[in-house]
Amino acid sequence: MSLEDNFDKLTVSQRASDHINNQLLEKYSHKIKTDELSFNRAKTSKDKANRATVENVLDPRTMRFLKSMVNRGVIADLNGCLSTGKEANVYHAFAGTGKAPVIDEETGKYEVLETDGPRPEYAIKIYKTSILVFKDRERYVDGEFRFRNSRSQHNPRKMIKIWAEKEFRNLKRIYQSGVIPAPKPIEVKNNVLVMEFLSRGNGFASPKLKDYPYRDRGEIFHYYYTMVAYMRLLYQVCRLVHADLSEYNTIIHDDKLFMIDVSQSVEPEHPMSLDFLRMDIKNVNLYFEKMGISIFPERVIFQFVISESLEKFKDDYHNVTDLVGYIAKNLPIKSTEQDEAEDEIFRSLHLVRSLGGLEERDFDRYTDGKFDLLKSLIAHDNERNFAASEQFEFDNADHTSGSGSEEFSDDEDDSSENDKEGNEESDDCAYYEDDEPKILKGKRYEDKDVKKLRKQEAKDAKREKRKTKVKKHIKKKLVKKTKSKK
Ligand SMILES: Nc1ncnc2c1ncn2[C@@H]1O[C@H](COP(=O)(O)OP(=O)(O)OP(=O)(O)O)[C@@H](O)[C@H]1O
Ligand SMILES: [Mg+2]
Repeated sequence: MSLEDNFDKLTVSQRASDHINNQLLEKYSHKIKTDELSFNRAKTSKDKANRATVENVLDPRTMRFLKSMVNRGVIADLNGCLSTGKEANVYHAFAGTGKAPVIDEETGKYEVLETDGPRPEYAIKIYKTSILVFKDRERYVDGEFRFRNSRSQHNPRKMIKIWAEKEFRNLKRIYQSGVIPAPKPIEVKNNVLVMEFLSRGNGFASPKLKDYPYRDRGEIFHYYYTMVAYMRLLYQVCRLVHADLSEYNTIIHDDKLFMIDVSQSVEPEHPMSLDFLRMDIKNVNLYFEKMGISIFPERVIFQFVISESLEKFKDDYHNVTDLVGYIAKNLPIKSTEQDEAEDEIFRSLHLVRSLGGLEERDFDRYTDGKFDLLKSLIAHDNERNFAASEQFEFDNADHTSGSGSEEFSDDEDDSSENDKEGNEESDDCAYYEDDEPKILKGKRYEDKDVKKLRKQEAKDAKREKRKTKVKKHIKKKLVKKTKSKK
């Protein structure tokens, strides 16, 4: 029986129920409201807290992490469940006072010290620990070289811990960039992520884009253009592709579009980043098309996002208002059958970042003239890191073959040793220093472990690619052949 099945069969035997973890559950369960968030509901009875355990969210280990956050005064108490998702539940909580609560000796219950003034509200995202296999997350996990060869692949708890940390890091990077609104990350501890709660008052969450009551059509256009501009800012400034961008993972708060749920977000160096970007663009277009407005061709948005510079753009590349103005004026609306046909082709592209990313089979098809390297998608200055191969005949002559000279610089000088496997009980947690968000200027300011991780991933990605790399002399022969054909 595989480890996963064993893991699933684990039960807490009666004897174990005297275990400290379960005593904790008893002690703190009165503070854990797990049903729908409402402030006028009677206190949650114990069996509801136990049901949460059954949902594999507030298991004893998670309780221990919550307890340590309460004891450090990070959070006061969980007030109820905001959302139950496939992989995680999100709860509402009030911030603690930064000091340990007073614990009443007799009852063992704790009372959080009152603070003057309103207490910040937090959203606590707790990843379920019973997910044995990341179902549709495989492609993020495989491409995320942190999982590939570390033991965590067979240890769901470690995978979930890394996944929650990844969401924390991505959220911190977006928040620090200052160019895209995102909830402020507070702390992550194992499978528990604490962030700012986006509230529309009385503890109710601000609406997701899908539930947002638009005032008029103009506002729908505004949020569509804003979403396209944010995809570009996420790629160019935060160096991330969301990879699950949709009307479910964006929140309208204080008349701004906030990005959430960035656990699966990847860097442009990720082998599938361009496919994920294409998927995001498709999902966003689908939603706004349903909202009845005219949309841009997917390939146009794709080029707008990945091009480093924009023709005729004279304003601030970091300013969403300038970008929205540019989008409204310069991006052509999708209007003809031809546009749809070209988008269809674009969806079938086998996107590679450079010639080095092409595989043996691509070169076979190339020699048989089955496809060409599409230059029209490559923004002039983007040529060096993007080439799209297309499995379609081309008749118009303006498609020229990619420059054959692209070399994969795979001698990435990376001295970082492999990820140290944190031990399971490690108490480490990451939290957000309360300094002012600063604009990231490239890789100079990223934190060192992200840098280490990025280099490791890039190195592993290149090692992977090298396996299918075409020898230089074959490439030279092919390029010579195409030159002689012209
Ligand atoms: N910081 C926040 N402030 C307010 N509401 C939030 C916050 N974070 C998450 N939510 C609410 O919780 C829901 C689920 O959050 P999120 O998408 O991050 O988790 P998830 O596991 O991906 O859930 P799902 O599987 O449903 O997408 C969001 O759609 C949103 O309504
Ligand atoms: Mg989500």
